[in-house]
Amino acid sequence: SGKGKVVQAKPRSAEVPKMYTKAEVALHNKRSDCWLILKDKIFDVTSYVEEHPGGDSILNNAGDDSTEGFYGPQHPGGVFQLVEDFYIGDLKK
Ligand code: HEM
Repeated sequence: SGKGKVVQAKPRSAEVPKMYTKAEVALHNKRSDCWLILKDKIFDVTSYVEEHPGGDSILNNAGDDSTEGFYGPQHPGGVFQLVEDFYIGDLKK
């Protein structure tokens, strides 16, 4: 009959983004621990700082919103794919 049947919810923990406040992101503002906010998503680019073809400019807004610079003309199209590797969560607003 289907009566009383338990509908198993799909586990969705992997799909739910971890949320970080701006204050939390701001703690990661240096070369050895660098998070960036790009369009309200959070990226831990620490391991990429030394690889960055644009040098230390990646640290200009470390621990803060780097959206404007990131979408500037200096970046080839491929970076928008590349940066996904560093995605760790979303900005809590
Ligand atoms: C995960 C990937 C990357 C991230 C998160 C990133 C981030 C940034 C940020 C935040 C800036 C500073 C923009 C500003 O404040 O005005 C910057 C500048 C720059 N980036 Fe990237 N970048 C990435 C990959 C790349 C790649 C692949 C290239 C080149 C092939 C590149 C070339 C540059 C150049 C030339 C600049 C300007 C340097 C300067 O003005 O001194 N970036 N990038």
